[in-house]
Amino acid sequence: MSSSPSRHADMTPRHRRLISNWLFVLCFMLLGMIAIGGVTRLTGSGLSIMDWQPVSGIIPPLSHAEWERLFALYQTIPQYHLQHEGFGLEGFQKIFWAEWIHRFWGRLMGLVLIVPLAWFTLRGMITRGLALRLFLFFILGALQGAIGWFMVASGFRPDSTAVEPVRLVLHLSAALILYVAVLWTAFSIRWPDPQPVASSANTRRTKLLVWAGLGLICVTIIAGGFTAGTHAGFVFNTFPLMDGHLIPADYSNLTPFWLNWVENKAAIQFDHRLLATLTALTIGAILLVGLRTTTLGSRAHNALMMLGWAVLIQYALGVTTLLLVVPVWAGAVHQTFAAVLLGVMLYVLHTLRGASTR
Ligand code: HEM
Repeated sequence: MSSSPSRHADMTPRHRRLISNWLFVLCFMLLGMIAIGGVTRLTGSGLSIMDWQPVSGIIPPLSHAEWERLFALYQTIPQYHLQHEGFGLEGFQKIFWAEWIHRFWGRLMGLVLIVPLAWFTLRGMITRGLALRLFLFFILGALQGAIGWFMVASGFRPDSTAVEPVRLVLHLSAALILYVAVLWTAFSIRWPDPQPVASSANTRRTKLLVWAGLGLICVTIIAGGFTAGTHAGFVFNTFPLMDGHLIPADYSNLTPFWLNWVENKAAIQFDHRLLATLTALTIGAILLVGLRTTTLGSRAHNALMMLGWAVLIQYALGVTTLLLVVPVWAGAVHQTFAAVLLGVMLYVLHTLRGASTR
């Protein structure tokens, strides 16, 4: 993320537009994947396909006998008895399709990445370095599938009805790392030359605050992952107080103390609220300083305005999800919009590449 002109500057403008558009399409597909993942999780569908066949798994069951076989397999895990007992083959088919679409979408993204990549490389439209970087993204995508399976497998244990929260957070974080990498590459191809910004105390302050805001968004997302993974959104459904207190009374029930951050629902939800509030305040500070700094230019100012709206929307979505006790639509939109907010923050950082922090 340096401020020197990017190596993409020597591609023709037409190729830069074409290739960055293709990468933006991939980012939209990643957002779609995050939304489908949210629906899969919130409808309790994630454990319905009990094997991992990266290639042949694309073919869904084609006969009644095959459906019966898969349903019988599903009835052997505790989640069936505790969450879906007696929902019949029709009920099973519903949760199966949610998980199947999630996995299908992943395979489709792999194709949307690798086929054009091969074409652009063979036609000499991209540099060797970029081709290698994009191929690395393909490998990371495949790895994300494997991490997904590693997560799902933790839900089949005899005493569990859901996946391990830590693995859920790992799966979400890996998806977002890939999203950040593709998005940053797309931005750098579309706008290869950083706009030079005269150094001043305010430009330095803005950029430092943007880095702090980015860090806070990441930590808030991780805390959101634990909130979702431990079902902590289904308790303390009031805002801003939790059971009548600003800080919940049983925040530090567990020992050692750090265990509360990953296992105690009261602490997990409180941490997520607190971090979200700190994120929103930091973004408020970014706007206060950044919008007054005229040297940043209009593109950066527009990006800052987008950032302000994005954090407002995400905060409101979080409170809505909580107050309505996590309906599927709200949980999925809140989860997806976190990635939108992260993307806007990245865009802000990209518009400020020409500003120094020293
Ligand atoms: C900067 C603001 C915020 C960000 C970036 C953010 C991010 C996230 C993410 C990424 C998740 C889902 C993780 C996953 O599915 O694995 C999540 C879940 C959740 N968030 Fe937030 N959040 C924010 C603000 C809030 C606020 C202000 C509240 C409420 C006071 C809130 C309440 C929740 C709840 C209840 C869940 C669990 C929903 C579920 O089970 O699906 N969030 N958050």
